[in-house]
Amino acid sequence: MSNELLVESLPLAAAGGGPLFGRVAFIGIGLIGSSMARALAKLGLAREIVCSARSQATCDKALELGLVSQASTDAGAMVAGADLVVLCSPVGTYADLAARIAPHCTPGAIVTDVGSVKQAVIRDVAPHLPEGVHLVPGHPVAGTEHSGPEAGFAELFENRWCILTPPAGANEEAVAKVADMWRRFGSNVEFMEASHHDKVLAITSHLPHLIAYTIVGTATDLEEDTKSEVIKFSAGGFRDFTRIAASDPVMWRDIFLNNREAVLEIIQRFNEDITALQRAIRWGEGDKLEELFTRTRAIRRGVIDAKQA
Ligand SMILES: NC(=O)c1ccc[n+]([C@@H]2O[C@H](COP(=O)([O-])OP(=O)(O)OC[C@H]3O[C@@H](n4cnc5c(N)ncnc54)[C@H](O)[C@@H]3O)[C@@H](O)[C@H]2O)c1
Ligand SMILES: O=C(O)C(=O)C[C@]1(C(=O)O)C=C[C@@H](O)C=C1
Repeated sequence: MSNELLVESLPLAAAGGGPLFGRVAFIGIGLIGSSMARALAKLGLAREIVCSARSQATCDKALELGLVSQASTDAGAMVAGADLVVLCSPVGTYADLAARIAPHCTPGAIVTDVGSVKQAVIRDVAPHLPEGVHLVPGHPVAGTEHSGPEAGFAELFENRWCILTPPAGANEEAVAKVADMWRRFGSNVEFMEASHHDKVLAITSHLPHLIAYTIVGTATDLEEDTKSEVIKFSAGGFRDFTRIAASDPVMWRDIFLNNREAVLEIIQRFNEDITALQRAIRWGEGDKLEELFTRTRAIRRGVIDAKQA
């Protein structure tokens, strides 16, 4: 299947240089893949953008939106001839996809990804790739609670972090090219060891999602009359949790199953801290509560200052 829409609308040269890539193949084209496709097209960074998705309906949608010039459920056919392959599906699909695309990858091609965990990506993808195909794992720390190709937008990555976790001995040119792409999307690029990434994200992203899923789950398990009051009066804090708890269930299932150790460690610490708070409330230890809330308020101010700096 093909579509000339996007190809014709691609600028001939990127600002400050020509396209970074020839053919870019997205495997999975939901919120993140479609945002990247839009950013590549907007900035003229690719000569050709194609995609593969699990269902024909998603392929058709990507063509209809003008995100790609070709789309197929056959991932191997889409990566053939690509100099950049971007895995943009839930991380639990990576091992199978890597096995399927590996025989079709062009020598010298770069395979990157956007998965929210990084050790599992290296574990699941690297063993399948032939010599001379370069793996550069990445994670844009940017997103929304929405899914699918319609949900993406080119500006999603502006002023956000993108963490790259190249394994030891990764091809330097490939790493520099992927970093360049993210910088051109407006992201701040940071390099990390995959294991460190997984520990940091367990606290900054995975635990908050787990807490949101739990709170909203607890509310939905309340008796019917209380539940309707919760929905009716939900404002402020609870409302913010419902946004996060509306995130894609399959994506988050895969994140927790693939960052098991770091998440379990952080849940353990969280449980200890919540037990200490429970105790302080039971024994009326207001000074303990106030001391903690004063410290956390300072953290929030630090986060805002860091964002504005
Ligand atoms: N949503 C976020 O906030 C966010 C942020 C950063 C990174 N990520 C990571 O990005 C990846 C994609 O997330 P998203 O939010 O774009 O998801 P999404 O649900 O919007 O899109 C997922 C895409 O993957 C495709 N897909 C699913 N299973 C597949 C399979 N077996 N083979 C081929 N394609 C398949 C779907 O058809 C869809 O096109 C995930 O690994 C996630 O961890 C998500
Ligand atoms: O803003 C949101 O909706 C998000 O949850 C985005 C968020 C995050 O936790 O910050 C979620 C998962 C990703 O891996 C990266 C970003």
